[in-house]
Amino acid sequence: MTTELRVLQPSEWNQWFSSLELAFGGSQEPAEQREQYRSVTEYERSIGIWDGDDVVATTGAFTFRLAVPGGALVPAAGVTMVSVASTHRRRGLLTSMMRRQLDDVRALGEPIAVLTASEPEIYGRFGYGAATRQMSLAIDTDRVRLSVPEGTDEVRLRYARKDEAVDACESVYARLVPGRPGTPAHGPGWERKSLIDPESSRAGGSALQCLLAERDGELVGYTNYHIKPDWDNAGPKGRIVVSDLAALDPAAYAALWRFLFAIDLTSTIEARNRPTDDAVLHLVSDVRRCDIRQRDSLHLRLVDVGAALEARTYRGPLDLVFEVEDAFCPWNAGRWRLTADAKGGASCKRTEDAADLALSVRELGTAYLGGESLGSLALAGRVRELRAGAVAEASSAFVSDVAPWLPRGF
Ligand SMILES: CC(=O)SCCNC(=O)CCNC(=O)[C@H](O)C(C)(C)COP(=O)(O)OP(=O)(O)OC[C@H]1O[C@@H](n2cnc3c(N)ncnc32)[C@H](O)[C@@H]1OP(=O)(O)O
Repeated sequence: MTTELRVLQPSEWNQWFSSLELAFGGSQEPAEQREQYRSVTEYERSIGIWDGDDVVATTGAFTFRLAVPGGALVPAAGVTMVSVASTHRRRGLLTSMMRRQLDDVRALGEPIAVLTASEPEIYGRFGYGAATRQMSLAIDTDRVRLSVPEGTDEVRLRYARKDEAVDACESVYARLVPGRPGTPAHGPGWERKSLIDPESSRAGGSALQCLLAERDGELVGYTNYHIKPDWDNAGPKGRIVVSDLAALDPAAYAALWRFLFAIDLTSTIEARNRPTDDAVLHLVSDVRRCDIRQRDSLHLRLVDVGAALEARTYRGPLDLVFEVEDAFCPWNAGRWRLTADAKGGASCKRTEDAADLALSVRELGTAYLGGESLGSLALAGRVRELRAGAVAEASSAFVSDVAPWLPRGF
């Protein structure tokens, strides 16, 4: 088999994207979604593999800045659109694209790369670790009550047209980015994505409904949701499917949930992607009737261990030497001394000193955003303690106060 790996040309986008769709089963993305993907494609960062005239593999990267513990926005490659044609699988094509892509990311000086995986097993071998989780809820609103904080009544709610909602949602999102590790700050073209609402994706639900929360005329939150009506002999049992909900303060947040709880003819609120520390868990009267589930979400790779570990803050002082194993990106392998001062500012430099902990770059990626504990990875045998007490020191220093979360897929 002779294949050619090269960068995508704009004139080839349709063929390239159709090949991706085929690798995912052959269903076509709705036109509006396809157009949005085309508009955000960064051609110089998009790769294809050709076998003759056929595109047989694809991938690309978006230029993001990712929020990390402490609030810094770190340059990050948002890896996307990974596919290999069924005719060409398990011959190393993905591996060759990952090789090229990580070399490119390094050359661009981006310390981290992130992705959401179609299957969690694929990317560990390339050094990605599952760094954030998402929580899904299905709240039985016939049985569960909501308590709201003071000030909730002062929040005004109103429906918005989609074009007005686009800017409003984006402005709230942008203000929340630094406070939530795992959230990408992205450039123009992304604001429309979460409001794209093709009929084919509604599964019998309404068009997307957009609601804004305001206080004294200032925007303080929003939610976007579909309603799926349903009836049985006993009466209505519609579902509200929340696609997005965010607010700038607790009262606005509670006001949005209270609105959803009170929508007539419905008995369930379903939210598929919420942070694991979502405040709504403390507003409801009965968490057992919320059908809480969790799964992996953002997978993260440290492309430059030193720069990535220096970019975030830590809880309290720290002085530890890590022995890092990284077979796929050997420039990271070896010993690193990570020191942090009482305010959390950090330095991470090469050292020849004896190591306190040994782990692979994948485990560092898993723990990097502070949502997964190094202590728990050590209990699984995936972090080795070489000096007594080192796991506990590292584990508590890496934890983030806020659960890392990817609010919107890419
Ligand atoms: C960020 C994103 O876009 S996620 C989307 C990923 N894409 C998809 O899921 C679409 C459908 N699947 C595919 O297109 C392909 O099967 C891919 C991209 C997942 C894998 O491509 P391939 O070219 O077959 O991978 P490649 O041959 O380089 O495999 C490398 C290794 O990964 C393993 N591997 C590949 N795919 C999988 C998988 N789905 N599950 C588990 N292991 C896998 C291979 O067995 C191989 O292991 P080895 O090194 O021990 O032999």
